Amino acid sequence: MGGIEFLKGHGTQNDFVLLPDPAGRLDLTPERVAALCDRQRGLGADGVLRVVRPAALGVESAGEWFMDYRNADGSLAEMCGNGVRVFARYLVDAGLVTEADFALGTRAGDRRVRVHPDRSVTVHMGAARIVGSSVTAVAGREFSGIAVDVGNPHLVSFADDDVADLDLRDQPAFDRDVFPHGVNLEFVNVLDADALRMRVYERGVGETRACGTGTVAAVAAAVHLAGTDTGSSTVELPGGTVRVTVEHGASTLTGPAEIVARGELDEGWWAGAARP
Ligand SMILES: N[C@H](CCC[C@H](N)C(=O)O)C(=O)O
Repeated sequence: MGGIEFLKGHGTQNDFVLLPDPAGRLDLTPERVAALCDRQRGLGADGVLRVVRPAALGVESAGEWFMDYRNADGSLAEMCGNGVRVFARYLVDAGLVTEADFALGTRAGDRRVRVHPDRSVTVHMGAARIVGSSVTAVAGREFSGIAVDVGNPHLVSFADDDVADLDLRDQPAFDRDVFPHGVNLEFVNVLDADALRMRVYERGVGETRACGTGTVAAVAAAVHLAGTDTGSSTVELPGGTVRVTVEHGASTLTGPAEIVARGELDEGWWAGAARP
């Protein structure tokens, strides 16, 4: 068997290793995902996107391809908004899809994407549901947040002072009774009626430079606070800027998607990475 092909890509500097694996043959253990994402002993990434046929995983999808997303710690997540943009960019560049507008499968269900001529991508992200409220604490400072379900769990906290000053080196505290499977934590400044600034501490990763589902959660929470259920906003992140629209039961995320490199994993490294 030839070497194991990989690609490296990012969406607003939320970076991923892509593994083309149509038949789902790779034994993608949590240990191998964590090793691939390790920025010293592996390639380094916030997550892994396995490119696989839905049938190979035994799942139904209107799309020909399924995004098998894993967090950097090896854990599964239902959905990854920046990842879908990079995944769609890869499928078009590799000639694996011929349309610019197509559906693909994710653990949160099918998502439609449109790859634009300027190489940006729009993802139809589905409903962003306000599901309650809770609290979090960063370096001992408490925030109250709005819980939003974007297929994966989020807690969006609005801050008055600049979120750039928050110390997000450690996992902020959160209520495990409210979020038994963990939660992605967004910290947001409102810049204008249609502009937010955000930082994020991601479940299964840590602080990332961007989180696509997190930007949808942040705009949905801002729109909810404004007393309505439709709106749109740019969201400025450390890794770049995206545009989000939300309406009742639907949302879209538009932003850049880059493929950085392609290569082959060393067979010996891959074999050794399976072990904890
Ligand atoms: N860490 C997230 C998954 C990745 C989300 C993020 N990278 C995005 O772009 O949406 C979770 O465990 O739900």
